[in-house]
Amino acid sequence: MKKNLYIILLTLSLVINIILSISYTSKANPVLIIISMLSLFLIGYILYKNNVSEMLPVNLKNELPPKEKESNKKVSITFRDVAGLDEVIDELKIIIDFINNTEKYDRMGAKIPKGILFYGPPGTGKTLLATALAGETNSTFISASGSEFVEKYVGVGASRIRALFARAKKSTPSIIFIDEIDAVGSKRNNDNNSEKDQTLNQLLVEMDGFNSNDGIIVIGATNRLDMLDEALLRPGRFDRTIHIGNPNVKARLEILKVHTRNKPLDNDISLEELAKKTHGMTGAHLSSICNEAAILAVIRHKQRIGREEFDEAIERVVAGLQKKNQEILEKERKIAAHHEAGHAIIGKILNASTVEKISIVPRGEALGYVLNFPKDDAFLMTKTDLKNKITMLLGGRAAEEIMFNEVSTGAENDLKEATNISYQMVCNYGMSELGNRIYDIRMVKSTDKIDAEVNKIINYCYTNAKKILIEKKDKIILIAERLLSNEIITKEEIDELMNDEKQMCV
Ligand SMILES: Nc1ncnc2c1ncn2[C@@H]1O[C@H](COP(=O)(O)OP(=O)(O)OP(=O)(O)O)[C@@H](O)[C@H]1O
Ligand SMILES: [Zn+2]
Repeated sequence: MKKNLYIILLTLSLVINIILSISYTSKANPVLIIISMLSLFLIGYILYKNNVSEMLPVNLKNELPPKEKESNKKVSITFRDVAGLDEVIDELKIIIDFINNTEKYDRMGAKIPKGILFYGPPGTGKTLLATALAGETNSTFISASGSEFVEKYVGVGASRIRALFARAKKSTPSIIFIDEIDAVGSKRNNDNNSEKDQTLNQLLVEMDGFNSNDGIIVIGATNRLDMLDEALLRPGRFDRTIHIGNPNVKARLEILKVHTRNKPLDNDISLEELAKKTHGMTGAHLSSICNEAAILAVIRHKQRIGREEFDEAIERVVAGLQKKNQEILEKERKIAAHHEAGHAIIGKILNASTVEKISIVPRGEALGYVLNFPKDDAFLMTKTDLKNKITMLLGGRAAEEIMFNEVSTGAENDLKEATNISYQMVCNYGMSELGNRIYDIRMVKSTDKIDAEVNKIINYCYTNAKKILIEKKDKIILIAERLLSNEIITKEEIDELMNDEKQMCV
């Protein structure tokens, strides 16, 4: 509250105090004394209500920083504001039911998950989703950033965590959101003494300390799941992890719809076309494109936002994003599409694994990926299984060579994995001409023979991959074209595109 008012109130109370003391000594009218005392109480009450501590310097307040304080309130954002994350939202619906009907679960002795971890690239809507979850459940939203605990509040990280949970307990149901949780939650050192480790230990203590049905849910967000201390991921802590990835073309369309909801658009604007043009961008990029376009329209005194504004806004965001020009981007997409098609076709034809999804939506360093699972939960793999697996891994590179007469760096991880499996076949499983025995690389004088066997396996598989893919060149083109337009191909579509294929044996 306004500082001036405080000064007036304090001065007033001083004046009343003086009047009171004079009244006592001069034996004045008791009514005057009572009125004066009541006014004092009133002033005290107003000061209390308006939180005097706001006038104190930050370090004197035994409270959380203003940023967290502001977010300690009910939110109006709901799932309507989150687009293109339907599968994730479906997963969260059960949590909403947990929060809204705690007794129902209590009665069955069912425990509500205490912690959920969102992981994925920046700007994909993790914070937005956590906020919407609070909005949907009418929970108090308390947010903090992991880096604040270790950078801004040196020495008091652990007590900040304690305060955070204390506040959440006071205003249940509540959602505590810790962004950049890796800043406090990365793997601990052995000495357990650093500031970060103490903060992390306190977080673990707090998470163990509340009952799962107390109406508190902790949501952590990170771009680096691999960096987190395993202790955080144990049951009873963040035992649900949900991946939030970059949006595909359909999701981008939905996000664009959300962010143009309240904006007047020219009739010739096609959001479908915009979605296609914004390959590789996140929800945060799309939201800023829509906003930039609106600002440009205002500057140009337009009644509606037009194509030029959107094109310019996209260019600005793309320019800020990467120095790559559109041509290079297009070329990379093309290579990725054919590469992934190669993996998928071989996987399907050799029945090496169940191909669930093919995608050229960038994920981390990878420009594309084929999501596949082993055929069945077999513990044992035959020599043929392993060879088929290597052939599938090499299928990406083989497709590039067939289609472009050139290979790219995109196959690095494939080659690494194929080489690993081949080494294991030779050294661990006795599956080469070196006999039914094990080789310990550290013990052998020379690895020449082993290397020669490994090369033999890889060359055999690569030749085989090329043979299959040359025969199926039309399928590579078909799948790659579909990928270039839709970015994702589902299991059903793969089956449909490959329908005339019989499984082959090698
Ligand atoms: N799926 C989405 N639907 C609608 N808007 C989105 C979506 N994803 C991101 N946005 C927009 O981008 C903004 C930033 O997203 P948000 O802060 O949630 O990303 P984040 O994943 O938490 O990023 P970071 O890892 O950088 O914290 C949101 O406020 C919203 O405007
Ligand atoms: Zn690959």
